[in-house]
Amino acid sequence: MSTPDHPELKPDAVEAPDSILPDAPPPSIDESVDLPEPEAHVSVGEKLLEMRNITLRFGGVTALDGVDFAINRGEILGLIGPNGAGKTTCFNVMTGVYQPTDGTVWFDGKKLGRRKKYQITRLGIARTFQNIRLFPEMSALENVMVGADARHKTSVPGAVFRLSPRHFREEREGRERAMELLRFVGIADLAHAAARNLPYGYQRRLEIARALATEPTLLCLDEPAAGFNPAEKAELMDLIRAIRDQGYTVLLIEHDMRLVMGVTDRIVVLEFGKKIAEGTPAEVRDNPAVIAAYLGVPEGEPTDVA
Ligand SMILES: Nc1ncnc2c1ncn2[C@@H]1O[C@H](COP(=O)(O)OP(=O)(O)OP(=O)(O)O)[C@@H](O)[C@H]1O
Repeated sequence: MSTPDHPELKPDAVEAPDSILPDAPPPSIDESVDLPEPEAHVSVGEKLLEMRNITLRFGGVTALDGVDFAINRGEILGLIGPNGAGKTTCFNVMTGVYQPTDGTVWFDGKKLGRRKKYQITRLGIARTFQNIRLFPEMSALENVMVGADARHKTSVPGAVFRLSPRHFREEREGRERAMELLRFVGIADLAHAAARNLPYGYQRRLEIARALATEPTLLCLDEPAAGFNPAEKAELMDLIRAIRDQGYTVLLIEHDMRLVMGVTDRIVVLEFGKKIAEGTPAEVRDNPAVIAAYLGVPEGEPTDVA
């Protein structure tokens, strides 16, 4: 099966949120499922990931400009800001898609340096994408198994003895773990349907299950509520909390303020590539710089209201 080091097997963006299974029941999470305990050197409450003075330029565009913030182990951190503020670029720097022009990212006590995407996955950072990226022809279960493969390196003897009893046992265990994840996110009843045929909300949850299959310490969710109605957003909040309650640390990019304010412990706000605020949801909501960034400042008014 594929791994992130096989570029020919990159997942496709699943385009239209249409479905041939419109009558699937609304997903309902199963909190009785015990996920593997995330591993990390730092303790709960300590800095798990730290962006230190990160600058990233694309030609003349400064996408990130001296950004500093930390994500503490065990928290749900929101990353918000108007369109083009640099949120997705932060994810891309944390996951090895881009190298910063300046600054350093630390994760679990190590510099990320020039590690490749699959090495960062193995360190314990997983993400979902703004535009869903699944293997559309594979079943939901197989998509999750691909996630697990991305974490577990196949050794040379393992590859040679692919048909050994051990291989079959590992395959069966991987399948069982993948089913557990589908149960956890509430979509196990469609485990064998092709990803492209799943209802849109199921596809979003499948992406989360696949990211969890890499056994991350830090899970980064990029606009997971995009296209959701209020009921689906409420269910998503329950899922995010359940993920945190299993010991995972969550970084959430989301435009829906009600969701962000309702589910996060702290929020970092970016505007034009700079951090303009950081604090609890209540602190951020009342911060004049944040209000100005979102509502626009009337002409002639001072903009340095932070
Ligand atoms: N590969 C790239 N090449 C050139 N410019 C880029 C690239 N990626 C991002 N940018 C620019 O960097 C800035 C930050 O973009 P980014 O996608 O991180 O913003 P965002 O806060 O995630 O926005 P949105 O909420 O609209 O998704 C934008 O000006 C964007 O046009």
